[in-house]
Amino acid sequence: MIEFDAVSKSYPGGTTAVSDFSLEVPAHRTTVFVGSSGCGKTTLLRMVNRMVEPSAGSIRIDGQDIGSGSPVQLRRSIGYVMQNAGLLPHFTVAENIATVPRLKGTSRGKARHRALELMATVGLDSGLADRYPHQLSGGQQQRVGVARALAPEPNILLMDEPFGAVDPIVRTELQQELLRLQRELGKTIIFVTHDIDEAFLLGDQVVILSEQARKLQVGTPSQIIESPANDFVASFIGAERGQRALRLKQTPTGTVLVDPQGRTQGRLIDENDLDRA
Ligand SMILES: Nc1ncnc2c1ncn2[C@@H]1O[C@H](COP(=O)(O)OP(=O)(O)OP(=O)(O)O)[C@@H](O)[C@H]1O
Repeated sequence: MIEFDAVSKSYPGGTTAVSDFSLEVPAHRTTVFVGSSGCGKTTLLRMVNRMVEPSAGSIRIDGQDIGSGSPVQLRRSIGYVMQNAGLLPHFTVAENIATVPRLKGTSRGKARHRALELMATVGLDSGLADRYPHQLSGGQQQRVGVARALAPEPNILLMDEPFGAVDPIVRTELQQELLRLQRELGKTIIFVTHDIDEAFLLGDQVVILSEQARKLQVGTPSQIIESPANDFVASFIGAERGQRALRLKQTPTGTVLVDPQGRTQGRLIDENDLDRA
């Protein structure tokens, strides 16, 4: 579990990015921070691996204050995936993935072997191992970014808008891959996005933030959709404009649910029927 305890961050120059933020992030689940640009999401994320130091408050991982150890050690034990993948341009795919294991002293052969395994894990053909990042598509680069983050076998994965720069089809593919990976690996993930649909798709726990990382609502997607905390949240999640409203439509074979665009989304069945099925 990761605990934020009354954490604040003011940058030199006077911007308060985060003000008095507390939260419990459960282990082996995906927590999504969602909010508009500048609300402090990235700052929150980077404080977990000490790329940013808090001005006040503390962060604990499994009960241990992260401020007491070495930041380099901490950073190498936490996976970090950023937008645009952040790959080293003069390193091949396999070398990029093996960066942290190599820094930790793993032999070249072993690190390459592990890199190839990880490529399979994230759905990359091993034939791409010796390519350079510019020879890959945006989606492939993001997969390499995820494989690199997984290489040191971290318990924690921090993901900062990792699918923000790819087209919608690839984005959907990557989201589904992440859901699959998470079912297999059960990491403690903090995922940052400004896209509420992405948050609801990926998050076990969703944290809706406003400026200075003020928490507007924390809950499961179902809890938030069923009872938005206030009008702002209702508007942010699109409830107000009826975007999430489904209506019933009778068909010759039973009742179906139809979205505002007229697309059938599912069939309405009795819970008793479900039990019998
Ligand atoms: N290194 C920095 N120095 C000064 N101000 C900063 C720095 N990094 C971020 N800020 C400011 O802190 C606030 C929060 O920024 P942050 O990047 O955490 O927000 P965000 O929610 O991740 O935004 P985005 O979605 O646009 O990436 C913003 O006002 C930003 O300008």
